[in-house]
Amino acid sequence: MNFLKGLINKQTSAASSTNFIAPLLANNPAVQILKSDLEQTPPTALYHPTFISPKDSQTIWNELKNLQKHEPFLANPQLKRSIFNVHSESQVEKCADLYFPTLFAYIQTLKPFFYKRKRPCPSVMSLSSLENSDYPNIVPNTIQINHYQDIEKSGCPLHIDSRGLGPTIGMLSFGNDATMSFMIDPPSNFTIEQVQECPDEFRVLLPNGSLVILADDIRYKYVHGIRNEIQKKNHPDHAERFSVVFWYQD
Ligand SMILES: O=C(O)CCC(=O)C(=O)O
Ligand SMILES: [Fe+2]
Repeated sequence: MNFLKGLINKQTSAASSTNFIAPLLANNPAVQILKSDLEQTPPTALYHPTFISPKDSQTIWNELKNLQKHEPFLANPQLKRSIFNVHSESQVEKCADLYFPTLFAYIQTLKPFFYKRKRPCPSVMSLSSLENSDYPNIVPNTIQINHYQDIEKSGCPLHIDSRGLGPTIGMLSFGNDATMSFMIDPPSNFTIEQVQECPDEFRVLLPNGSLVILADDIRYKYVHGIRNEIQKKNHPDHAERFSVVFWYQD
């Protein structure tokens, strides 16, 4: 199976790790840099399949389940997905204190990858240069929590996150594995069948505790989504998943 096509497996040697990734990620051999097909641009995505330990992932799962008990998730019955949004710095802090301190502690460690839209630097930067530059270091102030009741039946249509959400997207996954599809933004007159047969699609497995960060080209020129027809249950009895998506909005 042509799984993980399009990924460069950047096993982090001591020499490359400090240049490429945040110190938190530096010594973990599982770190991979997602490579776009745009050969002329530096990698603008980071993929870490084991970013959060199974123990902390379980703690965060419990935090999210508790959040779901107390706050309204907006249901989308067609997609069998429900969504909870947190829209400002003060709400993020409030929710983090009340419901998800462990989750937020992880999100805070990723601030080197978030920055304001008006930055005095080139429009395309690799995540490594972002991480090492003086411009970033902003804690995400917008969080969306997606709950998929059954990953084989629930989906997230292929899309590009709205530009207003800022240049970096962080995504954490909990529970059942999901497979995220990426493809160059297809022309608007493409039918869904044509889109689904797109030869340039590449897929990334998002297991429990995994992290993906998208910026610049892969964030703006590729669509991404969770196509329910290619998802697999991990366990016979349930196939539930949460994804936590976060941005910094000016
Ligand atoms: O569930 C996911 O992993 C992706 C969700 C997503 O792309 C979004 O909410 O914008
Ligand atoms: Fe998205």
